[in-house]
Amino acid sequence: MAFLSLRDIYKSYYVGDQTIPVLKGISLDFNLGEFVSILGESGGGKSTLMNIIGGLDRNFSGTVTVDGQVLDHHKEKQLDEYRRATVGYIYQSYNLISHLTVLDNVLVSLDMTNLTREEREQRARTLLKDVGLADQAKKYPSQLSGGQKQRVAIARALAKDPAIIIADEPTGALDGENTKEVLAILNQIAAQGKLVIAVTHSQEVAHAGTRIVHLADGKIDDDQILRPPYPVPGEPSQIEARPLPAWVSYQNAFKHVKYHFWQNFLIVLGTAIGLFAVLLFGGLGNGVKAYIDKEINTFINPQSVNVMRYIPDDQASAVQTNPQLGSFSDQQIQQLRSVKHVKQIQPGYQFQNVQVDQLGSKTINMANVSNWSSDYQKRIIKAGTIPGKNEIAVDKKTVAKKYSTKDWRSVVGKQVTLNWTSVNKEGMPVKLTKTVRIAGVVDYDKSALNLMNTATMKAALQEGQAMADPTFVTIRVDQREHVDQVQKKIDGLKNAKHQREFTAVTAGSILGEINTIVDLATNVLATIAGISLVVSALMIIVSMFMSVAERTKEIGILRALGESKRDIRRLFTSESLLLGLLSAILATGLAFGLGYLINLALYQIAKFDMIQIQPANIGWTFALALVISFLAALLPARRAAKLNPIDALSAD
Ligand SMILES: Nc1ncnc2c1ncn2[C@@H]1O[C@H](COP(=O)(O)OP(=O)(O)OP(=O)(O)O)[C@@H](O)[C@H]1O
Repeated sequence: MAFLSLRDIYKSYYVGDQTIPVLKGISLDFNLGEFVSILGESGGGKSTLMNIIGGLDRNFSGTVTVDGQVLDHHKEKQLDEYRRATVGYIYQSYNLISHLTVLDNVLVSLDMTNLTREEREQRARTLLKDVGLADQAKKYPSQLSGGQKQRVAIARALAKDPAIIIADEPTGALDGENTKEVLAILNQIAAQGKLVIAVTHSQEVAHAGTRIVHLADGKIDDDQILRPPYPVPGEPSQIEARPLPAWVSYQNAFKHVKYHFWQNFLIVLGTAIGLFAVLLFGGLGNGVKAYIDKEINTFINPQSVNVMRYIPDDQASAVQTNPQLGSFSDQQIQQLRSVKHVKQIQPGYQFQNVQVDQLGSKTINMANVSNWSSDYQKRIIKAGTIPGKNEIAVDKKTVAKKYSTKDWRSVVGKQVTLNWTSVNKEGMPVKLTKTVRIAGVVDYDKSALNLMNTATMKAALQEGQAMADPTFVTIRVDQREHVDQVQKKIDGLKNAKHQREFTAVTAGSILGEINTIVDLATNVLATIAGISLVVSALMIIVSMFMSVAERTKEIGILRALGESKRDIRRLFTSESLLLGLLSAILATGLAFGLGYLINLALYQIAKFDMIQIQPANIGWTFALALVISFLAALLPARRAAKLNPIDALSAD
């Protein structure tokens, strides 16, 4: 039984509503060891017949039987496998892949075999040596002569040791010398027990083989045996075909990106700018939030809660005549003390417009004096100590430096008399006076601040018959996590008449509000960055579509070599993902670089790193880049995979 047999092959092309019959009932048998030339007039259907034999064409009627098995040309997978394992192609126009080296062009085919990596490379080098190209392995196709290119194509066709070699006008583009060499190689191949089928117009080629089949008007009109076929060695091929492993697609994608470096660099740069903006704005959001957090926590202990009396809007003016509405009774302080998680409670006092006597010759005025509380961090005391009984810590700028610009520390230890006005329980003004010792100097950075011992302030009010109930209290909560809970609890406390009593304010509540604004601003910026990301995505889509258009021929070659639709899809998807990945890396580098410079510049002003890019930002950027590039590749990759391999091969 013949190795390859064709029975009743009919094939027509359809252009518009016109049917063009090309093959009109072809039945042929071929055997291993034959070198068959197919002759016939131009347009007679020779290439069409080769595409059917080679497993590229699926739209015909009739049967093709290979090695006793009928080839089901309706099953794409079976045809992929057939091309991969059994057929090697040699074309008139060589059809090498331009961005791969000579060695890689041969390896493309070998990657679909069960050989090990070393064996594949070894075999590729041996094949190149056999066709006289041992020293050209690192060159690209554009650096070779026509004859050399055809020999690379022969090496590639032989790589998988296929049983059938199809050569479509293999010497059509070669001069006399190269033609002779290629014919000698084809004869050698047949002599190794392969079936060589060559399409040709040349009598020289035809007579180099063992048999000539002539095609006319879609039928065989002559079948001439010139010589007996070569004897077939008994040993079957040791090389087995396998589907293309995914990593080869990734590697090929990388090689293509590398070969067209500058073109791809521009795409990567364009995409990276969008990602970079997202990353930088995200980092800025983090930085600003951290800065505000730090600024607020410098002055206010995050574990403290400030409580004031709750005064409904309609009673705001009543506080003037009845100051007790805005102050805390002992009972109310007790009520607050009993709230769960409250660790410490400190009443708050404030004297306003305090006149300082006996401090040098100048008249010094303090805008306000507050009581020292756990609210303040110890580090605001720049000289001396925290004020104790009958002591005060004075503001550095508005008091100590007025006393002595240079030697402001010498104010510590001085005795001063304070004079101010307060109100009694009826809201009437009372003049007050108190002599105290200056225990320390306060530098609060943002505003003037004089601090006095709480008990001393209360005593001063009581001595002068003024109202001595505190107007606010500061609560220290046991743990930071309980601050919100305590705040809510206090806000919900009611008096006997079921009226709300207190309003609690925490550093967290101030922070929360500011952070909401910062978040909003960050989101607005991120939206702007998002728009540039859309542009980036479009850029990848357009470049992938262009890539598919540019590489149509390559797609045809890869399909002819046995790559499946899925392999082609994977090639383009992995290339797009690679571009996405490189964009994310570049964007991260740019964001860190520019972020560093911005931080350097802003550090002079804010003493803080305003751009804080965190691992989560980077994680999101990479995820975004990969999702975008994957989505961008979907359509172009699908289109590439759907291309008819015959049309793709005939692309210019
Ligand atoms: N995709 C197609 N759509 C329509 N007609 C086609 C298509 N491909 C080939 N044909 C037509 O089918 C006929 C046979 O083409 P084919 O390429 O098989 O001929 P050939 O014998 O190989 O020609 P040549 O020797 O010039 O290469 C031609 O008339 C051609 O115009």
